[in-house]
Amino acid sequence: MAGSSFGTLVRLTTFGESHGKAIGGIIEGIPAGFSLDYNQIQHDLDRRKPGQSAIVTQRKESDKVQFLSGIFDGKTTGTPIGFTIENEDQKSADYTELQKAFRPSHADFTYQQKYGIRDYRGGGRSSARETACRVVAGAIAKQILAQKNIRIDAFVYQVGSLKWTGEWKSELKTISEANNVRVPSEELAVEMENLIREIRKEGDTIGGGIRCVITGVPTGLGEPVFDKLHTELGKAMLSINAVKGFDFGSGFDSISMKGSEHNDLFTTDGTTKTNFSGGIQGGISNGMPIDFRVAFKPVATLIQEQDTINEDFEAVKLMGKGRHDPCVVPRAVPIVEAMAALVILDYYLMQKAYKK
Ligand SMILES: Cc1cc2nc3c(=O)[nH]c(=O)nc-3n(C[C@H](O)[C@H](O)[C@H](O)COP(=O)(O)O)c2cc1C
Repeated sequence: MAGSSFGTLVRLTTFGESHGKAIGGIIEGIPAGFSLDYNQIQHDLDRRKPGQSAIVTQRKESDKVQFLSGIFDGKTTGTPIGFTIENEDQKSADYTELQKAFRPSHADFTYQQKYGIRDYRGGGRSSARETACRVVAGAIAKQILAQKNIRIDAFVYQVGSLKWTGEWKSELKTISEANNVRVPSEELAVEMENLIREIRKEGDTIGGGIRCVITGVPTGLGEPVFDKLHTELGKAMLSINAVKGFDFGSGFDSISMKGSEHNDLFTTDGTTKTNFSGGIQGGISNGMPIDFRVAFKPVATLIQEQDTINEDFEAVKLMGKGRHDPCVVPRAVPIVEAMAALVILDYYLMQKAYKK
């Protein structure tokens, strides 16, 4: 099992390594006849790409996608959509020390144990460069969902201990997308950016949180037992590099609540007065906004000397090199949206189990 595919009806397979010739993917199951807006796809790639601001990795990639199949006269044909994105700015020499030594908390050790060989340049297949392919597929899914009035908004709500606790409204997206951090508060954007800059100066990294709100989802999406809607969303989110946690609705906060506080009481139009369920009950969408959070760890590559081991399990020192993200959440926002879009489109196409 190569483990490179995701989804049921809408299926994404990706290939490529950080410092190989190109990355790319094949998207299957996209219905025929949808007109695609290429600028929108590039816009999402630009939101993810390295070098976009002073607080992300300074690798310079234009991330231009080239479609090879599945689109004719600007419309999807229902056949597999193949695409590639070239790798343009490789600095393989930055990674020579990683041929033998393992970065603590990266994937170097586990890949070596599993395969006995690894492309150590920039993390190879374990690099988050692969997520550009998810953004391409997700941007297509998002466009199809937008035509069904389903909207997906992700934003940063936490960096280190700095936290945004406001009430989300889609109009806040103009604020979150106008600052380098992608947080819906101009004041917090400055504080968070300063914190990330300080952390970078120390050669260190810091964790962060992303919240995602999906509106316009009809009732009835999701399978009742194993393939619950939140199960698949959780899998999608936990498959993103550096993700350490997923919760939806009240999530882990529900532990300290009473049922009388937590129950979402119905109104007579079938909506609920509160949304502690996060838009999903019994694994099936209830028509309220789907609302979840994703926790990202402080990434592993530090520009500091660390104790580690080499392939012979000898203790060695390793000094991190290369261009790295001091905090991944600003770049991960479009990745979260992309993975959410793929799941929702997949379940949308499976739809309700009865026709009204
Ligand atoms: C957008 C994004 C950018 C990332 N950039 C880096 C980076 O510059 N350096 C690094 O060590 N890890 C980075 N990571 C995380 C690694 O890809 C990830 O930690 C590694 O593959 C090991 O997987 P795990 O952390 O999920 O266990 C990034 C992750 C994301 C989502």
